[in-house]
Amino acid sequence: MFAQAPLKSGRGRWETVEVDAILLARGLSKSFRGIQAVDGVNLTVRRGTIHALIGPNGAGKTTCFNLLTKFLNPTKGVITFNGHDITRRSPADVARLGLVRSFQISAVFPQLTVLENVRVALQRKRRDNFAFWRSDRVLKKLDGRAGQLLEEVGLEGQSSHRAADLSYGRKRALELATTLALEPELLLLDEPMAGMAVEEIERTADLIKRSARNRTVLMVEHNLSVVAALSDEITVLARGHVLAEGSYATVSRDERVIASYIGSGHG
Ligand SMILES: Nc1ncnc2c1ncn2[C@@H]1O[C@H](COP(=O)(O)OP(=O)(O)OP(=O)(O)O)[C@@H](O)[C@H]1O
Repeated sequence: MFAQAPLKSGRGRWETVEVDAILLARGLSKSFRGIQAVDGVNLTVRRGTIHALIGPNGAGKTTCFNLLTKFLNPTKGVITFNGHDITRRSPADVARLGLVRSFQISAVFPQLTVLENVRVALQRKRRDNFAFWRSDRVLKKLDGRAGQLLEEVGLEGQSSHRAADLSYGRKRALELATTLALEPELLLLDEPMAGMAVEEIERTADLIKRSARNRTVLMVEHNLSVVAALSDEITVLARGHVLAEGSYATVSRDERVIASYIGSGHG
């Protein structure tokens, strides 16, 4: 599928191009009182891929991610999602369009059970979230879909457990299920492996791979073995700029990428 997207040509003119892209950023910039955190970033996320945003500390990954998920407004630049200009849209607006962020903002209610959490998320999708405590009958109808989602994230055996009693890794799996309940076309993951024990990392990586089967994933991730194992495409940022792009094999051999990681003390 192709999307219409505005693209600024080398001569500074805006043109409309046809690319197989779900998300495009052009000339994306953000400064914080004189600090240029993101500076003229062009990003093309191809539909159906797992795309990772990496780079040494302070490279601008988080800022870029916050711009793309609309948690921050850019100083300059344009973002399009499926051909819609979302540069000035709210996070809730873009979530309705199908661009949903997980692992940080997803609402997981600790006192509710795993199943109840997913039901509430499904209710949110239906936009009748304030009715969830009223009609048990309506909620039961959602159980079929909730069951599928729990199976997708490997929580089918824990549906009656309280969310608060889950391990950290399983809580994140639940967060993912509540995010998938919103039916994202583009799933944005902010450091999905952060704080995970080694044995949870592999399981979560599998989960992401499974979740990516019928959607597109864009993630910021520090764990380079996970990035290598999961990503089809990688964008390396350094000092707010795009330093390199391509497969893991390509970017990991790039001299500038190696130098930027060594220079930052990442090794
Ligand atoms: N709210 C802010 N106010 C001022 N400066 C900021 C703000 N957010 C980020 N910066 C600066 O912008 C630059 C990029 O930061 P950012 O957090 O986006 O990088 P990062 O690649 O995510 O880094 P890390 O890997 O360490 O999380 C840094 O110099 C940072 O200090």
